[in-house]
Parts: sequence; C-alpha cells; structure tokens
Amino acid sequence: MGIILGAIADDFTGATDLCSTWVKAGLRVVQVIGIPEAGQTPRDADAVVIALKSRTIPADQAIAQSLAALDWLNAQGVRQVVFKYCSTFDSTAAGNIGPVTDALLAAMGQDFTVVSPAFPRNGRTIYKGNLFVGDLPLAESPMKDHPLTPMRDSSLIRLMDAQAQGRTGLVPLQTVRQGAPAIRAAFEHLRGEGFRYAVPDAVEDQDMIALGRALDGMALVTGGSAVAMGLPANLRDSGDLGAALPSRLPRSQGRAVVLAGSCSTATRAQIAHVTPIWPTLKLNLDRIAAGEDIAAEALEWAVAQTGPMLIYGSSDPAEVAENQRRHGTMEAGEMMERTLSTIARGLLERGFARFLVAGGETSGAVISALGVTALEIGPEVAAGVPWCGATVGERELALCLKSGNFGGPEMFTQALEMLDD
Ligand SMILES: Nc1ncnc2c1ncn2[C@@H]1O[C@H](COP(=O)(O)OP(=O)(O)O)[C@@H](O)[C@H]1O
Ligand SMILES: O=C(O)[C@@H](O)C(=O)COP(=O)(O)O
Repeated sequence: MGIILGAIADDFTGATDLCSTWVKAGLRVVQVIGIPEAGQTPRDADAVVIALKSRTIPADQAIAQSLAALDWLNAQGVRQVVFKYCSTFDSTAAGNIGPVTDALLAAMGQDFTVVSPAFPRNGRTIYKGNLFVGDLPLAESPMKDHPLTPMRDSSLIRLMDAQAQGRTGLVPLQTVRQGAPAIRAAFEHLRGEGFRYAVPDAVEDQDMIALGRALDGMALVTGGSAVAMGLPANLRDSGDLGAALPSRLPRSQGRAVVLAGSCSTATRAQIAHVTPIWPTLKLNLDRIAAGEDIAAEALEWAVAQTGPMLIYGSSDPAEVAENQRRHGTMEAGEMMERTLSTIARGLLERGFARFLVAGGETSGAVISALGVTALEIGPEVAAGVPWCGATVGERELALCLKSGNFGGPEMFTQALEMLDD
C-alpha cells in the first residue's frame, strides 16, 4: 500500500510521541533520525516520522531541513504531512513554528492549515485560543523558565502573529463540539476571510478526534501529537491501511543509564525520586566550560557503579539562569548536550545498552552520538513516552526518549522495571 502519512518533527522526543500515537491507532510507523537518503524507503510502513533537531536552530536552517524532509516524504507519495511541534508550543522569539509552517505551506502550494498543540491527556488544552498546561496558562506554567524556549505568552493567536506571515483565526470550542462538518465549515469561513491558520479550541480527547475527522484531506496539518490522533481513522475508512503489527518491548541486554539534560519541573521531580535509591552524578557546567574532561570522569564513575544510574546536568531555573549568564544561553545548552552525548557514546562502548534520555534537545544530541538512524516504537512508559528499539552495528539498544515535561515522578524506575527480564 505504501507510505500514506508523513511527519516532520522538530525534536526527537516529539517524534517518538507522535509515532506512539499512531502505533496506538494501529498504524505501522517508522521513525527515522534525520532525512533519509533519496532511494531509502522503509518497508511495510503506513507512516514515516522524520525526527529533526530544528526547534531552536536559526529559522533559515529549520526551514531548509524541513523542506528537505518534505521533499523526501513527497517522493514516497505521502498524502498528508504533519509538522509536529511541542504541545507547549516551544519556540524561540524568532520562530521556528511560524516560519517553518509558512515554508511548508508554500512548498505544498497550500494557503491554509491548522495550528493545534493541544494534548488533553497530558493537560495541554486550548480555550479561546489560549494554551493551558494543567491548570495554568502557558505563560504562568514552568515553561516560562525553559532554558532555550521560555514561553511568556499563552495566546496562540498572538504567538503565531509574531512568528508567521499570515493571519490566525480561532475555531471556538462551541464549534468544535458540533463535530467535524462544523469544524470544516469554520475552516472554510476563515480561509474565505483571508486567514492562513486556524487555532481550534480543544479540551478533551473527543475534541481531538472530531478535529482529526475535520482534517481529512488537509495537505498540511501542524501541532502536537494529539492532532494526529484522529487521522488514521480517515485512512481506515478509505481502506488504505495494512494490518497493524503489535508493538513489542525492545530486546536489549546490557546495563542501563538515565541521562538527563531537561531542566523541567517534571524531570527534576523524577531526578529527586531516584536520588536516594540510585547512584547519581551531577555534571557541573562551570567545569565543562573550563575545559575539564568531565565526560572521562563520568565514564570512570559509571563503570564503577552497579545497577541503574543517573547522570544529569539538569538544574533549577536559578542555576540555569546563572549558567546562561556566565556562559551564554545557547552555549550553555550545547556544552551540556555535548558532554551528555560524549558520555552516552562512551557508555555504549562500555556495554551499556539501555538508555533513557530526558529532554528533547538532549535526546537529539545523544541519539545522534549513539549512531542511531531509525527507531522501532514499542509500548509506552507514560503518555507520549514509548520504549523504542534500535540497532547500532550488531547491538540491539533499548531507548526511551522522554519529553522534559512528561511522566510522573516515578517514571525512571517504572521505565527500567518494564525491561527487567
Ligand atoms: N545546568 C544547566 N544549565 C544550563 N543549561 C542546561 C543545564 N542542564 C541542561 N541544560 C540545557 O537545557 C536544555 C534542555 O532542553 P531539552 O533537552 O529539550 O529539555 P526539555 O525536554 O525539558 O525541553 C538543553 O539544551 C540542555 O543542555
Ligand atoms: O508535544 C510534546 O509535548 C512533546 O512531544 C515534545 O515535543 C517534547 O519536547 P521536549 O519537552 O522538549 O522534550
């Protein structure tokens, strides 16, 4: 039948989140790391998700990478493309969600799309065009202190106005609740009025399902993983899907480590949970910046430990702000990502085979350093966080890429217990 759905994800945790959504909906999904070679086509896949690390890079580079990913997806003959970004609309002041959306629309010859980061199951809801994280508006949530993409406005309409070229209109909850035909009519109305993007309100999964129905035939869809929830049903109706394969836990033997670069409230709670029960090592950014070989020190420490362990850079907002003041915002982030990546590579060489990586940017850096090119999506540890399998050389690895914001406090231990054999 061939690949029907394609997605371009702006980070690696976001890509696995989307893959997991589609696997649960019965699609056969392949996640590829970066843009595959021109002639390289995954077999037996209904959907391919291309994981980029384009969330915080300069907008022109994010556009170029996204357009190259689109070219590859088009060559596979996909019918619909999802541009997957974060359910908390993580973006820098300069973009990249707006500029990439505009570039994809132009390249696809389209003039209208949806903007829907809502993810009700993880507490991301949209009401009157404002994004909420749990009980708090986005700008009052811990996302206001994100190291690279601090979110200081909750209005998706204003955020899009600031980033994108066209106008953004609202599809209110009352309309969404009337179902797919009413949502479609609202899209047509907005489009007729010259709007280029529609933000539909959504507070429950049923809103996402109705929205998914209304998106049947829309060439480009943009948003979080939940916007893609309803899309497989459209394909199933048309009889275009192959038989679903059961997802399975990765078969990997080897030692386990959690590598955390996320500084989110959720990740810091997960770190606090394992600190009394696991060996833990915190990396010091000042020492990294001073050129000390922190990675070598960490590797020596890791091989001397027994059982699962945690190596992390994560700090609270005050320490992150101080590090950024001393070393620069992007520089501090990159130094920590580089160090965690070097450690990951060293651990792989020392027989570690189970890696849980906390943080989207961090996962991008670590997975690339491990030489992983594709992921097989397995069962979920928490909503949006699946275990994944990957082959590197002759080795089978188990990888869990955890979005900074996802998972309860016990998630690290729960994840590794799932693999115990
Ligand atoms: N102590 C620290 N000081 C400054 N930046 C840090 C520190 N620890 C980690 N970082 C950086 O913060 C960023 C966290 O982003 P990310 O990995 O995407 O996490 P999340 O999934 O929570 O968004 C990374 O670039 C990481 O290197
Ligand atoms: O949509 C989401 O929240 C996630 O899929 C996501 O994009 C994760 O990004 P990070 O929080 O930076 O890991």
